Amino acid sequence: MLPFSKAIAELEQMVVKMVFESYGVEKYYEPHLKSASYLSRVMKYRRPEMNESNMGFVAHTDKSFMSIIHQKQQIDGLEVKAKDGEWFGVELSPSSFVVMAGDAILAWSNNRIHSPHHRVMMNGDKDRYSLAQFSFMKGMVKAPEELVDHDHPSQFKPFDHIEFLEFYSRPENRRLESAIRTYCGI
Ligand SMILES: O=C(O)CCC(=O)C(=O)O
Ligand SMILES: [Fe+2]
Repeated sequence: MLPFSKAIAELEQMVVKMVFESYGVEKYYEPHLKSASYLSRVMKYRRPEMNESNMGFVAHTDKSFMSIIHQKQQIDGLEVKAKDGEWFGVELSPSSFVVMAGDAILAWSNNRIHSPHHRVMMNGDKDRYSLAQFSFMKGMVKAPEELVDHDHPSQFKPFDHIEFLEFYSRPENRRLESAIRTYCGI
């Protein structure tokens, strides 16, 4: 792993550890870590030409467990949809990293951690560069039993993360409002 990717993976692991601790399920953190893998992607969003849409990346939820996003310079464009349906722009300083919950942590947390829709809108006249790192689990993702009880009945069946990615990669599933709910929601 490149040093920069390694540093971002460590940041992700720290956040995941804090999440596990906050739910009192830290005993699952080490096994989780062992089955985590990471994918990094650098994105260039070209500035829109005249009469071209300023949509850089259509609204979607990440299919990862968690994603870390970093943008070069201060060319903003990332927008996140709040639970009330309002979109808000994310202003990032050069040293900021965004932690985005993916669909796998939504299912893992038994619906406690929302994986928000987000998109990229290009508003200025400059190209935008960003770097995103996605974490995926090798094997099954399942909510810890501590997060399932009478008041919080199970909302997702255990699922294989890689098989879920295959499901999402099929053209007929790309536009689902929530691929994870269609795939393994109860
Ligand atoms: O470039 C960004 O700020 C976001 C990228 C993104 O949402 C993604 O790659 O899934
Ligand atoms: Fe995304």
